[in-house]
This record gives sequence, C-alpha cells and structure tokens, in this order.
Amino acid sequence: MGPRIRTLASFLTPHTPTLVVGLLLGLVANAAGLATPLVTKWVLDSLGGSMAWPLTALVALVVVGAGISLRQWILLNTLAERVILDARISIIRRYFAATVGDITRRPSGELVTRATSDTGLLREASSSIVGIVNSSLAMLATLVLMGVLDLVLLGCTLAAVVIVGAIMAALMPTIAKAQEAAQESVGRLGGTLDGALRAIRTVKASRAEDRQSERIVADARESAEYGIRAARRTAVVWTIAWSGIQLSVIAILGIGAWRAERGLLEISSLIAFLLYAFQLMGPITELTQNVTALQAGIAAAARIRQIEAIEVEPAPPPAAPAPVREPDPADPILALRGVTARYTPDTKPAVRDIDLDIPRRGHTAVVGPSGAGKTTLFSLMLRFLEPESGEMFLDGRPYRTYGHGDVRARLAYVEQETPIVPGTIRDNLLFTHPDATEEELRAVLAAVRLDTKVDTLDEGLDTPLTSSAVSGGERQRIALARAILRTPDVLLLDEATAQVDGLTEAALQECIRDRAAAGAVVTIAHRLSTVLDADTIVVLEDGRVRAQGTHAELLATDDLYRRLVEALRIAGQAPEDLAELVPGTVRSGT
Ligand SMILES: Nc1ncnc2c1ncn2[C@@H]1O[C@H](COP(=O)(O)OP(=O)(O)OP(=O)(O)O)[C@@H](O)[C@H]1O
Repeated sequence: MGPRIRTLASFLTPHTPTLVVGLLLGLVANAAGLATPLVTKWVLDSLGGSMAWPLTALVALVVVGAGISLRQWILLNTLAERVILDARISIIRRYFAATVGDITRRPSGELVTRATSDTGLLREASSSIVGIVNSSLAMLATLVLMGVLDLVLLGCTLAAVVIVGAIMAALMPTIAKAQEAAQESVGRLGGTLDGALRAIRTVKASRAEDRQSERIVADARESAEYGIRAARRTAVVWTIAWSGIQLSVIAILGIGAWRAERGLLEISSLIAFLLYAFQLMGPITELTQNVTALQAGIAAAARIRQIEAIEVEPAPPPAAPAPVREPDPADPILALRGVTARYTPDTKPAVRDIDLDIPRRGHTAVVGPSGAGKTTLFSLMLRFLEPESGEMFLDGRPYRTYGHGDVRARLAYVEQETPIVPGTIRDNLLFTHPDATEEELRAVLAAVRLDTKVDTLDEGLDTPLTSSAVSGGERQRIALARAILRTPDVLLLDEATAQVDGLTEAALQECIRDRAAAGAVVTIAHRLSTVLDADTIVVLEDGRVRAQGTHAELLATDDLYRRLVEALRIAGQAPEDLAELVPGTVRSGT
C-alpha cells in the first residue's frame, strides 16, 4: 500500500497549494454549516422577542456557505482534471521515450487503457484527500458541538457512529479489491480487443468471430462481475450508514424527549441536537465517497506506476569531441566489430560476433533463413537494441558517443510491414521531415511512381490513409517515399515478404539503384531481383555472418546461399527471367 499511496501522492504534490486552499475553503464552509443549528437554537430561544438578527445570521450563513462551497467545488474539480492531464502527459511521453524492446513486449491495447481509463480514476481520488480531511474534521466538530448541547445524547450518537464505522471499515477493503480486479479485466480486454481488431481479416477468414468475441466478452463479463460485486458492497455500506444514522436519530429523539420532559434538556437544544444528528449524514456520506474514490485512485495509481517501470532510452551523451580527423571516404559508413546481442538475459544471443562493413555507397543485401538475425541486425543499426559486447561505428565514431536520435538522423528505415502513421498521405510523407516543400513531395512521389495516382484522388495528398483508396503496394511506396524524401546516409529497407505488384517492385528497384549510387542501401532481401541487384550480399545463419560476396561468388562457393536463391527463384520469378538477368550464373546454380 505504501508505495501505491506514494504514487498517487506524487501526482498530487505539485498541486499542494491548491489542495491547501481547497481544504481551507472546505473548513470555512463546514464551519458555516456547523453554526446553522446553533443559530437555529438562537432563533428558537428568541421566540417572543425580536428575531431579525438571528434570522439575518441564518440567511448569511447559508449564502456564505453556498458561495464558499461553489468555489471549492470548482477549484477541486479543476485540480482533478489537471492531475489527470499530468498523468496522461507523463504516460504518453514515457511510451515514446521507451526502448523498442520494452514497449513492444506489452499489448498495445493495454497500454492505451492505462493512458485513457486508468487515469480517469484519478479524477475523484485527487480531491478525496481534501474530502477525507474535511469530512473527518466536520464530523469531529459536529460531535464536539453535540457534546456541548448534551453529553448523554452524544453518548448514544457515538455508539451509533462506532458500530456503523466498524462495519464500513470491514467492507471497504473488499470494495477496493473488486474495483481493482474490474479495472484489470478492462486492461486485458483492451489488449485482446486491439490485437483481434488488427487481425480482423484473419479472424474472419478463420471463421473465428464468435470464438474471438467470446474470449474478449469474457474479460468484459469478468469486469462487470467485479464491478457488480463492488456496487453491491458499496450499496450495503451506504444502507448501513444511512439506516444507522436514522435509527440513532430516532433513539436520540426518544431519549431527548424523555430528558426534556424531565427538564434535563431544553427543547431548543434537543432540536439543535437533532439538526446536528441529521447533519452528521453529510460528513459520513462524504467520508464514504472519498474513501471509495481514494481506493479506486490508489488502484489506478498502482497500474500507472507499472508504466514507470518501462525502460526508457538513455539521454544523449554529452557532445562528443570533434573527430581527430575527417572520416576517410574509403572508410565504411557503418561498421560492426565483434557484435553480440540478445533480447533478454536468459535467451541465446540473436546475433553473435558480427563483423560487418557497410560502404558509403552501394547496395548491401542481407539474406538468411528465418530467425538468422536479419531483423536483429537492423535493430542494432537503428539502436532499437544495444550490443551486449563488441562495438558499432557510424562514420568511424563509436555509436555510444552519439545520442540515439543522432544515429537515426543519419539513417532512413522502411519497415517490412510498411506501417502507415495515422493521418493523410501528406502527413505520412512529412513524418520524418516535416519541413519538406511541396516540390520535394512531388519529386519523391514521382520517384515511387505515385504522382499520377495521387492526382486521381479527389483529395490528392490530403487523402486519409485509412481510406481504402490506397492499396497495399501503394502504401509500401508511400513508406519508401517517406524514407527517401531527404537523402539519408544509409537507407535500411526491410523488404515485404509478400508478393508486390509489378509497379511497386519496379519502383522499389529503381529507388534502390538511385540511392545506392548516392549513398549506402542495406536491404533485407526477400526477392531475387533485389538480391541480384546488390553489390554485396551478406549471408546470415544462426546469428553469424556465414559468407559475404557478390552473387556470382556466393553461388560458386556457398551452399546455403545456393539453396536460398533456389527458394527465392521458386517463390518469385520464372527461370527465363533469371537467365535474362544474370546469364549463365543462375543456371549453373540450379
Ligand atoms: N523481440 C524478441 N525477443 C526475443 N527474441 C527475439 C525477438 N526478436 C527476435 N528474437 C529471436 O532472435 C533471433 C533472430 O531473429 P530475427 O528476427 O533477427 O531473425 P530474422 O532473420 O529477421 O528472421 P525472419 O526472416 O523470420 O524475420 C531468433 O531466434 C528470434 O527468435
């Protein structure tokens, strides 16, 4: 519980002054409320005389109390929205500062729930501390004033309060547990729903709609079950509190009347006492509500706290000293020396002892069986993953002397699944370089042969990419266009494994050739045409570089390469096309 409350407190501490003002306003409003029965007694005691003053005082109390309560209400609710905003900002920033490995390990739907619904639970919790202090003090003051009026009746009241309080204390923690479990189910629901919606085509093609929705509905049901449990217990707590107070009011009335009859108590005091007894409902209700809100907030804070455990990318190192010498154009742009890396400490390395140079110009293709480490190699170059041993160099300088952003600024990356960021074609093209001009956009669209297509769209560049007007191949070309908008030092291209249309394939090849003439291109090649196009081919196997060379050299010397090419040939092109592209060589390899 300790650290959880600290998490909640950490969201509130920046707002301490507002909380203090809220508390003070609450105390004044309470004081006005508390004075009312005493002034009522004054009115009653003045019966027969002038009642102008006591009545004016009564009205003034009501007006002042209402004004102050209004101010406090607005203040605390504004504070609650600020607390939620702060929490959301910190969560969202954390997500984007996170390491790729740590953030991709978690279901994205669940991460979304954390930022949306969990933070909402902080709303009531944020002002609950003020409410708890206020209502406790109000309760205490009410009891003291009751004591001033009549000690015997106070005794009856206290007995009722203690019994009601004990029952509430016993039930409250179980309400909190049920609420926490309900929220956890909602988080799971978010995670599975998000995953299933992404795979909606597979779900439908597998005729798994019912099974899948049932699975997700199960989480919804579970959440509802816990929610109902919490609601039931809350209802019990409230009923006990209300009935308890009402019963005690009846008891007070009976005992009070009996005492008044005997001249032990004035009638006006009995009425004032009864007003206090009714007023006691206020603080008790407030206390119950606030304790419930605080518990929900503590549970939410605990879940938000888990976000703080997400590992973030380190801050960039202090500016590195200027290089002793200008990089030699003959030096590779990227170099890996003895690099070993693994994803988690308890798994085997995904790549081992990699020595690799990527020249400043030309096309390097990486090939290898599934799981050989091709994607891992890209992740290392993009610094999504850090080497466990060995060193990587960019422009002759070790990676560790650069910030993550500095390395990535020199590279451009096209993912295999060519993800499209939410927004229009223009938003996607401008994603890496928001300052690109209209001419640059036109040029890059022409380069990927999308210019005529965009012209045919009603909204042109402002067509939202959620629309089905843009095909899979076109999306790939948009992703490519984004990467080549400004000439990167290194273009990293993870080719789609799926067959692409002829136009996309031709556009890809042409772009690769163009870029390779001006800078470095590294591809994870899944098509024979790309492999044949490469100046150097790196064959990866089981996390190691197995062979390196030109297509002809590797065909002649490497068995695995021959098999890989054979597989690509079967998957892709007709033998005649191959013969045309590399006369002699392929035939000798088959
Ligand atoms: N996020 C991850 N967490 C743990 N292990 C991983 C992760 N990603 C990859 N691996 C493991 O690292 C090894 C290399 O995987 P990698 O994805 O680099 O291979 P690949 O050559 O790109 O394969 P493919 O062609 O199938 O995409 C594999 O054994 C894989 O199981």
